[in-house]
Amino acid sequence: MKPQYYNIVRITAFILTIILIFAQKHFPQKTLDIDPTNNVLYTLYSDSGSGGKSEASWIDEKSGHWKCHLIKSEVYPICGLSISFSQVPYETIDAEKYNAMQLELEYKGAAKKIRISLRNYNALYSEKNVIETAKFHSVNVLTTELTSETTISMHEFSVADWWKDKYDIPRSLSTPEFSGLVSIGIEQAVPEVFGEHEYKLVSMRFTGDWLSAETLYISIIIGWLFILAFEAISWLLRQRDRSRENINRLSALEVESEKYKELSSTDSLTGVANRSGFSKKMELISNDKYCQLHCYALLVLDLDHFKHINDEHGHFMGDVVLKEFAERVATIIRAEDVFARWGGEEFIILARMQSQGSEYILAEKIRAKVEESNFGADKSIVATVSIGVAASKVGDTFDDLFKQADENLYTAKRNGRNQVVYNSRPAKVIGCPEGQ
Ligand SMILES: Nc1nc2c(ncn2[C@@H]2O[C@H](COP(=O)(O)OP(=O)(O)OP(=O)(O)O)[C@@H](O)[C@H]2O)c(=O)[nH]1
Repeated sequence: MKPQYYNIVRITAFILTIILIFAQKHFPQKTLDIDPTNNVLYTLYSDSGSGGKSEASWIDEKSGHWKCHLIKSEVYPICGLSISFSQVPYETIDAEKYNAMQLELEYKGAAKKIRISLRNYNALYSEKNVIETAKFHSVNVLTTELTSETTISMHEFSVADWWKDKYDIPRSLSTPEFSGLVSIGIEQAVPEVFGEHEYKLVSMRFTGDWLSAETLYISIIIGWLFILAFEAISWLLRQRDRSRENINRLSALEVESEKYKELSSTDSLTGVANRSGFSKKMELISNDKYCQLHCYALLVLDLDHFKHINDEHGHFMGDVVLKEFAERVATIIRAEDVFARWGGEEFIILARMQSQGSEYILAEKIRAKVEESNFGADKSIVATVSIGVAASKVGDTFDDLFKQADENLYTAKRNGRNQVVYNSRPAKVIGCPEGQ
């Protein structure tokens, strides 16, 4: 992704974060209605089954309207409504994902408090289908609070001590639990008020957030981490690509610069070294600790009457002769010899001396090769070369050597051209390894 889009992504994510945080309270809630149309069974109960005198009866079962007549007797007085989700075997509902119960209960009577109870089945402490063994949670609601819909948080329900004592429940299983609700009870809370009590369960529903605040904040944090990680990885990849590009550019520049170096050292017409190329090779020779200048002889070569060739055959054909001449010479010299165009129709060769007089033999070979056959595509141009040779001795500089070879060249020209003039100085090869 292009870096300019990061700000758009960040601003969008920031606005989204703010909207989510403020809108969270207004998100639609998930609900579970507890009413007879929703597979729910209403059952009235009283102590009459255990020998008591209290009575529970429907005023209108369909509308959840009933009355309890609580009468004092030998047994503990009870009377109320039990809501279950099936006949035996009991089915359970998972109310863990809800965080409140909304209750609309109408009450007429003298009681001050109504108890809402939730029974939770768990095989760890409950017997299957024995509803009394299911964990008993309850909350008391003042009858004065029942004027309209009452919201009871699930946190308000606590596990009854009598139930824990009765079944010797360990602490680890004593906390509220709603994942297996098996029944809901509505009855009068203690202290009991004897007499007539009338109830109407208008509505009961569990409500919960589709997305809890906790889940929302964790999602927002994960989202931001994802965005930042994505940006960091993209940045790293971009840096890597940039450094690769720079390396490629650098090596292309190096290749280019090598090419220009080569071009600046080469004579464009003949392809052999020019003066600058010759100087570079001379440097290498000067730095060679085994074989420096005293191992070499210098040949200065000059094509004879080149002006006539130009005049007679044209400048273009003169160029052809120069090229062919350079090619012929290149076939004769050794790889370690340095061959360069010194200017115009003048060339020089710095040749490794193989033995005393080997430089003369080389010069003579070149002279003969030039004389041997004519130049040009139709071999119509006759050319010869004069060569002045100077063999170096220890202590000679290049200028000494050049001066001597140039003088010999001048002698060769003066003596009629097409010849090699070799100085009379004895050339002694000192310190040059044999055959190098
Ligand atoms: N075609 C061509 N001619 C060149 C080039 N460089 C120099 N020349 C010509 O080479 C000729 C050299 O002439 P001179 O210096 O008088 O020497 P020469 O005619 O060879 O006579 P000698 O050297 O005395 O034998 C000149 O006419 C230059 O114009 C080149 O690159 N191409």
